Amino acid sequence: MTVPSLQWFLYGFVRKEAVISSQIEGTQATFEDLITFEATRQTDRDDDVEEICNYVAALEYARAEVARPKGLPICTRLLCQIHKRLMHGVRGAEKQPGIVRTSQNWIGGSRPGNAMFVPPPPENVPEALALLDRWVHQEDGFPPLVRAGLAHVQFETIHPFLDGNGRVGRLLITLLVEHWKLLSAPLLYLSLSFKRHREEYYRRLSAVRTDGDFEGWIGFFLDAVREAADDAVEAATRVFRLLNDDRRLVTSHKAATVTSIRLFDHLPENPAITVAMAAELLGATKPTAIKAVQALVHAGVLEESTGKKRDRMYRYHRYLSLLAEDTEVQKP
Ligand SMILES: Nc1ncnc2c1ncn2[C@@H]1O[C@H](COP(=O)(O)OP(=O)(O)OP(=O)(O)O)[C@@H](O)[C@H]1O
Repeated sequence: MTVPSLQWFLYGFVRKEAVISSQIEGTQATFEDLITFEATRQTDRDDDVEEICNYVAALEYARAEVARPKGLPICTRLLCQIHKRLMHGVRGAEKQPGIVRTSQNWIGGSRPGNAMFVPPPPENVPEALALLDRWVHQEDGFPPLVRAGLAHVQFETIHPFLDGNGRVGRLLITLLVEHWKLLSAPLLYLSLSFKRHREEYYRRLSAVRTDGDFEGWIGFFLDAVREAADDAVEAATRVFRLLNDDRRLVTSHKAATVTSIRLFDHLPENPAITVAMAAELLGATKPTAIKAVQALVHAGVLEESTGKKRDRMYRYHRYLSLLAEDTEVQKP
């Protein structure tokens, strides 16, 4: 039996979270778009895919920073660095990447007068963030999960950036859950639950401010955590079963070679590959890589997806369909 690697799950879960968190506010790119772009650096949805790649990069940066002995702790400066990476490039350029806002923003509506929520004026934001920083690093007797929920609602209420506050605030939950040692890796993807219950998500955030309904928000947040935890266990079980079954298929196939089995073991983190990528992953020549890819095609694991003679791309389609569940874009 194959020993499951944490990296396999991290690969899929982090990307799934990135796709769904970005979709909450309307990014149209899908899991497939992201994987295709990562393999080929080509996409016809430039801005949307870039946003999702930025999310993955921002999370990786922040985790590394928090883990580094001299790195930034979870604080406003780190959140600004996360924001800078999230807004990198195309769409975010005019949204003051990495900078706490100096003008008024609002949510919903076309102006503050008809908005659903008008966050605090810019002159109050630095102090509100400093208080949040201090609160994160002091004990208050609440369980860490409740504290993660409180941090999120407080961050969303401050709404310190011109855009991207939803994504930064959801990344903050992921970082706190790891920082407070509830999980050893970001394996809890709350965005799916927030996406499924988006209206209630927004309503509960609002009710904290309008009615002081912290209990209602925390109840909703903890239900989302339970839903996400159940989803994660089920998804991990299915991913593991599939990889295990397919590895057996590959090793017992008549076309199997040691190299093709080694290539299979790279697929969980490289589910869409070209021959050039396979050669690099294997540290082998192109003919050897072609043979390994062909063996996986014959075993029914990889499928050529371009129909082209050159620059062909091969996908581990069963695995990709599993990871892509719930990441479809809902048509308006
Ligand atoms: N009524 C509300 N009160 C406080 N926060 C809210 C409210 N409604 C929504 N939010 C939060 O604001 C986020 C949207 O803010 P913003 O557009 O700055 O972030 P974003 O990251 O660009 O959106 P995002 O969620 O757009 O991808 C929502 O995702 C949610 O977290």
